[in-house]
Amino acid sequence: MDWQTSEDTVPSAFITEANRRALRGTPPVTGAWREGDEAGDRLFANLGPLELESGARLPHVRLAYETWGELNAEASNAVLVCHALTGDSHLAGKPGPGHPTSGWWSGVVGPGLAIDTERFFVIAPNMLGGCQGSTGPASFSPEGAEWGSRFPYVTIRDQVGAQRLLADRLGLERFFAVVGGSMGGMHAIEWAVTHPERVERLAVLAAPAISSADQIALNSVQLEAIRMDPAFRGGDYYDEAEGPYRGLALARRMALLNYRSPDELNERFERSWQGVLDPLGGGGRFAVESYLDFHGNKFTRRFDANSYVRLVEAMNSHDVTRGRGSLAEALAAVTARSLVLGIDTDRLFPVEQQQAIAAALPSTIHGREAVVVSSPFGHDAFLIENDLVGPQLAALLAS
Ligand SMILES: CC(=O)SCCNC(=O)CCNC(=O)[C@H](O)C(C)(C)COP(=O)(O)OP(=O)(O)OC[C@H]1O[C@@H](n2cnc3c(N)ncnc32)[C@H](O)[C@@H]1OP(=O)(O)O
Ligand SMILES: N[C@@H](CCO)C(=O)O
Repeated sequence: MDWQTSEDTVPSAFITEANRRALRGTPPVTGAWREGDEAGDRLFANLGPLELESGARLPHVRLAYETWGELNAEASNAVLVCHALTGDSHLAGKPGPGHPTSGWWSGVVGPGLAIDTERFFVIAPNMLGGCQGSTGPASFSPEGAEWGSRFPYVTIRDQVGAQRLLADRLGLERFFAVVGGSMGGMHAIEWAVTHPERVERLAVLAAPAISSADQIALNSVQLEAIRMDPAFRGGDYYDEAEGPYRGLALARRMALLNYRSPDELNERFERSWQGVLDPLGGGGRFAVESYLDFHGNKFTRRFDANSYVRLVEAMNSHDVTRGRGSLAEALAAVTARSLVLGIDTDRLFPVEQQQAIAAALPSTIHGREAVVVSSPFGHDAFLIENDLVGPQLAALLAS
């Protein structure tokens, strides 16, 4: 069974056995992974049970995480970085043989960079519900088979709850900063509201305080694309020869449209045609279609459909005001010095949402304003525009 492999390319050989086992998130009931076991540069912490907001209970939670730099004697230099929807714990490379040389934020995290690993102890966990080593739907339940459809609904607050268990386990009482972009920004702001005494500085990049109806609508069509794939089988496909690759790839294509800006797509691809005949004759496809196909298929080789569903549902759950009054009342709890950053072309989480956060926070380093970065790249600019995002983070960390 090879549920990670897309229908049309790349064989499964690139998925190492260690990675496959890590993706399954084997808890101690099977004894396959022990505390501190490593796969590549990842570490794993078995954190015991977690009560969820819904009232359900996960009998065992394991988080994969990675670290850079050294924790100082006072444990006062820890920076928590929370990844976005389809990210993972691998922020950056490490020096020396046998280590990967880069990660998804290696222009921002590293020696001498904005989040300077010569000064800070940086920690990045893979979120609860994910598929890059942390407990998620592809993990084994106590019955010894993948959770699949039985994996419970988790919220942003539940995911922060799991990260808190990890921080407790590692003796990280207080973070010098908690930083997150996109879905990671949802985690970061929840950290600062739920545990204000543990967050000295907060950076929320391209994220909202509340997932809006528009965002939930965009998410709902992606979820439906997965659920209507016959290979999804309600989420119980792990023992089948084929996984729901088509549905997952379609969801990713839809998502990518929210991540990039119309101007970028128009200028980059124009009406370019890839094929022997022109667009009126068929026999090929538009370059932009090829781009979406490429990213859709590539995604199925690294992500589990059930995780995608549960993580998107978690984003839908995001409402920092739930049970806390107005936005101003909810954010009044925050004591951290804060940076709120938006991107002018972000059509997923538009800058109005970051301005609303900044206006309601007691203390940002720019008064009650969000920093607005100008970029053609849309939402994904927080992953691409290191020269614009890095200095803002450096200023927060220097404050
Ligand atoms: C933490 C997180 O948020 S998740 C981790 C990072 N995110 C991801 O990996 C998600 C998927 N990728 C992305 O979102 C983007 O690639 C980013 C944000 C990481 C980087 O953006 P960019 O540098 O602008 O990359 P871009 O979107 O142009 O993709 C480049 C790829 O598209 C391919 N491509 C470009 N045009 C076409 C086309 N017409 N047809 C087919 N493929 C194409 C390129 O060959 C390249 O392939 P490669 O990935 O094998 O090198
Ligand atoms: N490219 C990012 C966008 C979501 O923030 C991801 O895939 O996670």
